[in-house]
Amino acid sequence: MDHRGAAVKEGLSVGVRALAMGVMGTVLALVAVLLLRAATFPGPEELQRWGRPGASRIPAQFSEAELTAMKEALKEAIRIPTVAFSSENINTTALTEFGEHLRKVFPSMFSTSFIQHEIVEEYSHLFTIRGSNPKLEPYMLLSHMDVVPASDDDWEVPPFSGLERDGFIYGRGTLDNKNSAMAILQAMELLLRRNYVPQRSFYISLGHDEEVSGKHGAQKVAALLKSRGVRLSFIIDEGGYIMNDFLAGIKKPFAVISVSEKGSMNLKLQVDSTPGHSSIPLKETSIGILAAAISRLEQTPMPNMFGYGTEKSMIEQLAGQFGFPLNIVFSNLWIFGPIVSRILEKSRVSNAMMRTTVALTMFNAGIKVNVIPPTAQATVNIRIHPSQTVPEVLDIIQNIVADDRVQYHVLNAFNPLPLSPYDQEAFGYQLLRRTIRDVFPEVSVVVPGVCVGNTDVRHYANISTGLYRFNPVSLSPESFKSVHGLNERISIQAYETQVMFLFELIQNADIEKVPEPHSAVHEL
Ligand SMILES: CCCCCCCC/C=C\CCCCCCCC(=O)N[C@@H](CCCCN)C(=O)O
Ligand SMILES: [Zn+2]
Ligand SMILES: [Zn+2]
Repeated sequence: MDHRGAAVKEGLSVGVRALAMGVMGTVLALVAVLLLRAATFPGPEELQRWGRPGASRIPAQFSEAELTAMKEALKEAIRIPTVAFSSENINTTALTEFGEHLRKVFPSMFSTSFIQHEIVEEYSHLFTIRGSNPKLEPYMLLSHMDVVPASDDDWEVPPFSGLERDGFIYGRGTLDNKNSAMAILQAMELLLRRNYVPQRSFYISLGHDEEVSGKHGAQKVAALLKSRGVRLSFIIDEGGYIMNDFLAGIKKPFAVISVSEKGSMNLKLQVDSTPGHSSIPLKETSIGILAAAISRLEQTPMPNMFGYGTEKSMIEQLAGQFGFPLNIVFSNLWIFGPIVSRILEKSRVSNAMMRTTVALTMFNAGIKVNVIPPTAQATVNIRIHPSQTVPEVLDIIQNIVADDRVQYHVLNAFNPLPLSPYDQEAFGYQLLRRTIRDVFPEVSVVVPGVCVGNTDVRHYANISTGLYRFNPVSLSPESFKSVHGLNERISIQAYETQVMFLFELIQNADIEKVPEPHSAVHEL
């Protein structure tokens, strides 16, 4: 996926300024009425008790030796080139080496009596951590070990060097997603060394082919658990972050927990027409007909679905972070929704959150310069908004192309993932939210979002309804671009914080249900 965080900020900056001027008059007229509502924007959040009933909490304090060891373990993981080029071509030697590395740096994970380790489909790892209270429904921490390719060209340091420079560890996988694979195991390893025994059972699963499908890793692990009758309370995977400096008008970082992800369709379009000698061309060729068809697709945006997915909740919950008058505008979408959605269209990321997108990614035709080819083919990669389905989108596409000479072949497709709950009782969501508040006090608000890319957690939809995508990592637009891009890196401090987050989250999960809120005054 192409992450363009900077474009978000840039596009929204222009839009936000235009909006501020354009609606000022309307806003002032409404202000007297609306100020009353504005006064109810997020005030001090009520404190809630999370933790381990009947057991003392283990403080997230790590020695210098532990901090050094965790850093070196990540560097070594980055040096192992677990590249997935395609479903058929994954560096399996490196995956085996990665498994050996895990055994070396996390020995307690492989030797503790209440932890079972299994290898699934030769390279994926599944840890079952048996908690002391079987009444608590288990959960899962999920990540993947495979990475997308990276060539040495244009990187400041070789992508598989794991080099440390200016407080950062560089390399492919430092953000996507070896940081998570290592941090999850690291946090649990540190807890085990402090004699921690969980109350709630949980699973840790590391897939080996997320970047090419997850069909052999995550899908097989999910099938194995289903065959054992396992149901999971929630699962946490990659695909949401702490967004730093992403939206013009919001200075403080905010956290996005993706509660859904878009569907996907790879669609081949084909045109067959009469071949022949290029010296006596026909009026139209297969190439020309197909090029016109896919150009129409590119030029015709799919419908704007603002208000039918999570993006509306996201904006409403972010509203209080904007200054006046934008806070009024963004929290009154019942009147300003159409204008706001037009603004959001201006940036690539927020546009992708609001509508199905169509990207033209492959085009094949012709074999020789003086031969008119009989066939032209193009493949488009479509990401489907959570409120639409594969057949609906296919229908819209055929209407846009509107040419009977074009044939359609769906290469593969799946519908968007259902929305996972994010209400006050949603245990997984509230657990994340609470732990974010504890570990990232600078975060102003936690909001639900939709993941525009696909993640391994989608394969678990038949054993859990609580699928959450959140990496406890603070991303700037610049670092967002480095995922699948150049100079991917993580600061050592960010990695330590990620380990600390998981260390806290695992302990916070040892509670039966979302605690009753206590008033802030009472807690103080
Ligand atoms: C108003 C601005 C707020 C921005 C909020 C952004 C929230 C985060 C949303 C999306 C993050 C995208 C990163 C997700 C990781 C994607 C992983 C990936 O690349 N997956 C591949 C899987 C390919 C499988 C083979 N078909 C993909 O989607 O292509
Ligand atoms: Zn990933
Ligand atoms: Zn990726």
